Amino acid sequence: MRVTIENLDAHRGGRRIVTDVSIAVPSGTVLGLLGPNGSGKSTLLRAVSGIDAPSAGTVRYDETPMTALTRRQLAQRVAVMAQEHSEEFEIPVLELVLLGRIPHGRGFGRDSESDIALACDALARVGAGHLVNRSFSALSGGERQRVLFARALAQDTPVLVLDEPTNHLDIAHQLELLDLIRASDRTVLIALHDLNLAARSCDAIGVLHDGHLVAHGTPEHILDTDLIRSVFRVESTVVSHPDTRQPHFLFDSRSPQPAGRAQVHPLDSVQEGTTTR
Ligand SMILES: Nc1ncnc2c1ncn2[C@@H]1O[C@H](COP(=O)(O)OP(=O)(O)OP(=O)(O)O)[C@@H](O)[C@H]1O
Repeated sequence: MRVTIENLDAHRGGRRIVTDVSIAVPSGTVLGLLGPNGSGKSTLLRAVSGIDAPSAGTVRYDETPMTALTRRQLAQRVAVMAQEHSEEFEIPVLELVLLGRIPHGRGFGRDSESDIALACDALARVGAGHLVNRSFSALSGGERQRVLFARALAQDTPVLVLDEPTNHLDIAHQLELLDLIRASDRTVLIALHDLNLAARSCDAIGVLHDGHLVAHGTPEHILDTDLIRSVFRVESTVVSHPDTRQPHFLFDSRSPQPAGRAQVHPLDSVQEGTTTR
């Protein structure tokens, strides 16, 4: 399913946070959103997934505007893994993952055997099968992230919106989660902070700076030392991975350059179905 964002503005706390963002995510591709703290990544993802209504602009799932979908129809299209979550309550892991099946259910009846099998399969895929009978509130940060990702997978939607899903994960679990995302064949919008993981795992990168989309394209095309300096104010050296040729950044120091919004790359588009890996 293709996700198209057109001229989107989003406000939070009475302030415009995201300004005039247009970006298309072709079906089955992974768009990584990068940007400094406070640049608007979460705000954009919340607007795209319908958690907060955009203040201007349109989001389409294939040809259908988000505004034409009921909550249930939207939840059948997009599963969200938010950055902050309030699931501190004592709920067994299996029940939490089964919440992902609600958009597909007929009401508040008993969970079907196939729903339970799907939930268990999702937990197994994220390496959390052994946690099935534990209480969510008693899990570590990384275990919680994996269970929440399992819930998103169990929702079985064509689109995943993931806000820093690798938080708290050790490097092996970060790679595992990103590889699962790649293998899922879904359309994915994912906010990440690790530029090297983003370059490795995303078909396209969108860079937000001060709420504006300042670069969009394949990692190889847009990620370079000028962009890193302009947007993140960090001096870096880029090397090419000896096997994959993907850009890999070595970070040197904070840049003395004063802050100012980058406008470093003309936006280019990523065609449906094309990947660079
Ligand atoms: N509920 C809110 N009320 C007021 N301002 C908010 C609210 N949520 C976010 N903001 C502000 O909006 C701006 C963008 O926040 P957002 O969380 O979208 O950034 P981000 O790029 O996801 O940041 P990070 O990398 O730190 O997670 C920040 O200045 C933040 O303080």
